[in-house]
Amino acid sequence: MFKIFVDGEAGTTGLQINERLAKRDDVEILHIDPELRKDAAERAKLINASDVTFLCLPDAASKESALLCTNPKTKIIDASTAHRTNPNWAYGLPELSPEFRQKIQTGTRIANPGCHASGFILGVYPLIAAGLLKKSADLATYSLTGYSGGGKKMIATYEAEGAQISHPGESPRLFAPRPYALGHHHKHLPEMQLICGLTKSPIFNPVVGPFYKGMAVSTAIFQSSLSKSATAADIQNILAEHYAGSRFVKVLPYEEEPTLDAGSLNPTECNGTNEAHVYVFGKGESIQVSVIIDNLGKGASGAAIQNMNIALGIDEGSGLSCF
Ligand SMILES: NC(=O)C1=CN([C@@H]2O[C@H](COP(=O)(O)OP(=O)(O)OC[C@H]3O[C@@H](n4cnc5c(N)ncnc54)[C@H](OP(=O)(O)O)[C@@H]3O)[C@@H](O)[C@H]2O)C=CC1
Ligand SMILES: CC(=O)N[C@@H](CCC(=O)OP(=O)(O)O)C(=O)O
Repeated sequence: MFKIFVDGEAGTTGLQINERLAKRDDVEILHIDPELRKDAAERAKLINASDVTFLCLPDAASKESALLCTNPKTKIIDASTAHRTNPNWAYGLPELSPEFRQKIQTGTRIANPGCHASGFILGVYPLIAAGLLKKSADLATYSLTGYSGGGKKMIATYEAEGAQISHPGESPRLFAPRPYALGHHHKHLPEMQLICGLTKSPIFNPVVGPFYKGMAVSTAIFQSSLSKSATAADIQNILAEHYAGSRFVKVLPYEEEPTLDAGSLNPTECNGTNEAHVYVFGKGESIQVSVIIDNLGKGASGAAIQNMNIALGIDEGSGLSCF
C-alpha cells in the first residue's frame, strides 16, 4: 500500500487528485488536520511519511514544501509552476520521448506540466524532434480555456449569481470569452520554450470562456519556420507516428475539409478523461496544430496521477479510467 499526501488537498487540483485516489485500493491517503494545513511542521511530518506527495499549492508554498522533504524515498509531484524549468526536476510529460519517461520513472522530483503548456508542447515538440520545425521558429498560439484553470478564486467569480448572464443593453464582463495575459509574459511561456528547445518564446494568447473546464490550444505553423516545405498532411503524419502506441495522446486523421461536429473544434471533448486529442488543420501553405485536453485532466490532476503511476512502477492508467 503506497502512502500518499496531497499538500493543498482543499484546492481545485488537490480535490480532483483526492477524488481519483479515493477510488483506489492500492493507496492510503494521509490527511492533514484542516486547521494545520498551512503549518510547516505538520506538513513536513506528512510529506516525509509519504511515498508520494502531491503539491497542489501556489508557487511559493510549493517551493517551501519541496524543501521540507528530507526523506530520500519520498517522491514529490508538484502541480505548480515552481519547478518546471528546474533541470533537477523531471518534466511530467512522458509521451514526449523515452528520456522524459525514464526521468519520471527514476527521479524523486517531478514537475507536472502547465495546462496550456501541455497543449502547446504536445503539438510542437515532435515537429522539432523530427527536424522539421526549426528551433528558431516564429510561433503564434492561442488557447481557449474553461474558467476552472484560474483556481478557486476564478471559479467563485464565474459562478457568482448572475455573473455569466448577458443582459441586453449591458456590457457583460464574463459572458463573452476574454483574452488575457496580454502583457505577453504568461507563466507557462518559460516551460513551453525550454522543453521544446525553442530559441524564442511563442506569442501566446490565452482566452478564458464561460465554461467550467476543457481547453483547445492552437498553434500556427508558418512555412518559413520549417526546414523544408511541408503540408498539413505531412505534419499530421509526423505527429501520428510520434504518438503511435500512446495510451492517452490520440492524433486524429487529417481532413482537408474538416467535418467536425457543427464544423468547429470542441474544447470540452476530452473532459473527464486523461486524453489529449491532436488535430492538424490547413490547406496549402497554411497549417494549424490544435490540441484538446481537459485542463483538470491531462492538464492537471490526470497527468499528476499518470506521473505517480509511472514513478511507482505501476500501470500508467491506474485510477484514470474511472473519471
Ligand atoms: N486549476 C488548474 O487548472 C490548475 C492549477 N495548477 C496549479 O496547481 C496549484 C494549485 O492550483 P489550484 O488547485 O487551482 O488552486 P486553488 O486556489 O484552487 O487551491 C490552492 C490550495 O492551496 C492552499 N494553500 C495556499 N497557500 C498555502 C500554504 N502556504 N500552505 C498550505 N496550503 C496552502 C489553499 O488554501 P486556502 O484556500 O485556504 O488558502 C487552497 O486549498 C497552483 O500552483 C496552480 O497554478 C496546475 C494545473 C492546473
Ligand atoms: C483560466 C486561467 O487563469 N488559467 C490559468 C492556468 C492555470 C494553470 O494550469 O496553470 P499552472 O498549471 O501553471 O498552475 C492561467 O492561464 O494562468
